[in-house]
Amino acid sequence: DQGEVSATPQLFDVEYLAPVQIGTPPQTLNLNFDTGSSDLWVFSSETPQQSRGGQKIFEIEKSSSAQRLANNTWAISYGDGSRSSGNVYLDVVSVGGVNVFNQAVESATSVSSSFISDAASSGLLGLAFDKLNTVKPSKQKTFITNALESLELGVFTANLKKSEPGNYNFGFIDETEFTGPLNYVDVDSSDGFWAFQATGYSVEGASGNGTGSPVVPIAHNAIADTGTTLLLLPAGINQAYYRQVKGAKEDPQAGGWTVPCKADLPDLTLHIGSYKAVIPGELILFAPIDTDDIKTAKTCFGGMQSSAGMPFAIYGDVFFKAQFTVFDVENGKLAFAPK
Ligand SMILES: O=C(CCCl)NNC1=[NH+]CCN1
Repeated sequence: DQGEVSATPQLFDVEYLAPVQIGTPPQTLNLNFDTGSSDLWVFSSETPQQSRGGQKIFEIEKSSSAQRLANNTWAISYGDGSRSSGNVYLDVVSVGGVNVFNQAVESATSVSSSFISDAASSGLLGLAFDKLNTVKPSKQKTFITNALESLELGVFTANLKKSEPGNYNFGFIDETEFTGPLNYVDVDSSDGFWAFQATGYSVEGASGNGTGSPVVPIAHNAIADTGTTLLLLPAGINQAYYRQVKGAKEDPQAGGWTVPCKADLPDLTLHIGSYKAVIPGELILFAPIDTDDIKTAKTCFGGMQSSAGMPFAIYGDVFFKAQFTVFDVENGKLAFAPK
C-alpha cells in the first residue's frame, strides 16, 4: 500500500497542514504532521467550547467505529511551550488512502492558547518514534508504526515548499520530487527523535571569493522536525551567518535575529557527513515583524535562529523547503536530496 497527501502552508509558512480521515463514516480533519512528536491528537466533541477557536472537530459520537480506550489519558508539551491533554479512543485513520485500524486517536479536553487561536489546525499527527507517545498507562503506537506492515516500502517522505502546497508520501519514494542521489545518514532514535549528526556549515560569499567560506566544523546533534517552523542552529552558526547581512541584528525584543526585509541573504550550506545541504538565502527571510504587509515591511524575522539552551539543533520546515527528506522507518535512517 502507499499514499500521498498535500501539505498546505498556513500564513508565512508557520506550519503545514494535511488532510486525515478519521472514523466511520470518515471525518476529514487537517492536521499538522509532526516528526518531532508521537501523539495523534485532535480537537473533538470533548473539547470545551471555550477552548475552541473555529477548528473543525472530530465528532466522536458520530463515528460508529470509535471505541474509548478506558482508563487511559494523554498529556503533551512541545518545544515551543504549547500543551494539550485528554482522553484516548481507538478508531480507523486513513492518510492518502493508507488505512490503519485501531489507531489511537487522542481527544483533547484541554489545549493551550496557541492551539485555540490556530483555527486551521484540528490537531497533530506525530511521526517520531513510539517511545515519545504520552498515553498512560498504555503507551500507543504512531500512525506510521501501525501502517508499516502494509506499506510497499517502510518509509515516508517530506516535500515542503515555500508559500505553496507540497506533500507527504507514505510507502514510496517519488524520484520526481528531488534531483541527484539520496544521501543517507545514520539516525539515533534512542531519545525518540529523528536525531542525526551534522558536521559543520559554510556561508556563501563569506570569504568574498564566491566559493563561500571554508567549512566551519561546528558539529552538532540535530533532529529532523516538521513540527517546528524554523531552522534552530548553534549560536555560532547564527553569528557567522548574520554578520554577512547588512542591518541584521539579534534583537531580544523581537525574540531573535532580524534582518531588513529587502536584504539579499547568502545561502547557508549545512554539512551532514559528506552531504552539503544548501539552504537558499531567500528561505532564511521569514515573516515581517513590523507590519503584516510584506511589501512595505522593513524588518523581517530570520528563518534561522539560535538553538542555545536546547539539547540539540532543530531542522524545521525551513530545512524541508530546501531539502527533500526520506524518513526511512524500516532501516532507521534519514536521507536528504536537493530538489
Ligand atoms: O515539540 C517540538 C520540538 C521537539 Cl524538541 N516539535 N514539534 C512541535 N509540535 C508543535 C510545536 N512543536
